[in-house]
Amino acid sequence: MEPAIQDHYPDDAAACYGCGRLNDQGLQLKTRWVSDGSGETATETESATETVFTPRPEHTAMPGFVYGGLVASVIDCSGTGSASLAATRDRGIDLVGETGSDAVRFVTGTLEVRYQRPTPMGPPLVVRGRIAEVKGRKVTVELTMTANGETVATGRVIALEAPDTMRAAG
Ligand SMILES: CCCCCCCC(=O)SCCNC(=O)CCNC(=O)[C@H](O)C(C)(C)COP(=O)(O)OP(=O)(O)OC[C@H]1O[C@@H](n2cnc3c(N)ncnc32)[C@H](O)[C@@H]1OP(=O)(O)O
Repeated sequence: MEPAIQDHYPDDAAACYGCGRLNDQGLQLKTRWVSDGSGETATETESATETVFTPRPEHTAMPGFVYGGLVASVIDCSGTGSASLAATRDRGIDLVGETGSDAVRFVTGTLEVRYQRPTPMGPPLVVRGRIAEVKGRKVTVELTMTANGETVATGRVIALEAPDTMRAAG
C-alpha cells in the first residue's frame, strides 16, 4: 500500500481535526495515491488519490444519514492531502517508509461541496481525488465521494502551501 501523506506531515502539522495523526479526537483521515487502472489515461490514473472513512454514530444528521459537515470535512482533508501528495511528488521528494516528516504542507483556500444525494450511515465513504492543476504554491483538486458505489457528493478544493504564520503558531 502507498504511504499516507498525513503520516509524513511534521508533528507541527499533525494536530488537524480532520487528518492529524496526533489528534486523538479527530477523524485521522489518510490519503494515498492509487493506481488501480481506473483512470482513462495514464495521467489520470497516476493522479488519482483515495481517502476512506467510515462515519461513526455521532456523525449523524437524521437517523440513517451522515451529517453534511462531516462529508465536507472528509472532502476538505482529502483535498489538502491530495495537494500535498502532488506537490511533494513534483518536488522530487520520495515518501520513504510508513512515517516521516518530509511532506509539503497545504491548507484549504477554498472548499466547495455539492451534495448529490443523502449519504447513508454505515458503509465506508470513499473519496477519489484528481489533481486538476498545480500552479506554484496553489493546487486545485476535484473530488468525488461514493458510498456503496454511488456518488453522494462532489467537491473542489483549492489548496495553498501553508503560510509560515500557520506553521509557527501553537
Ligand atoms: C498541513 C496539515 C493541515 C491540513 C489542513 C486541513 C485543512 C484546514 O482546515 S486548513 C484551515 C483553513 N484554512 C485557512 O485557515 C487558510 C487561511 N488563509 C490563508 O492563510 C491565506 O489566505 C492562504 C494561505 C490560503 C493564501 O494566502 P497566500 O499564500 O498569501 O496566497 P497569495 O500569494 O495571495 O495567492 C497565491 C495564489 O493563490 C490564490 N489564492 C489565494 N487565496 C486563495 C483562496 N482562499 N482560495 C483560492 N485561491 C486563493 C491567489 O489568487 C493566487 O493565485 P494565482 O497565483 O493564480 O494568482
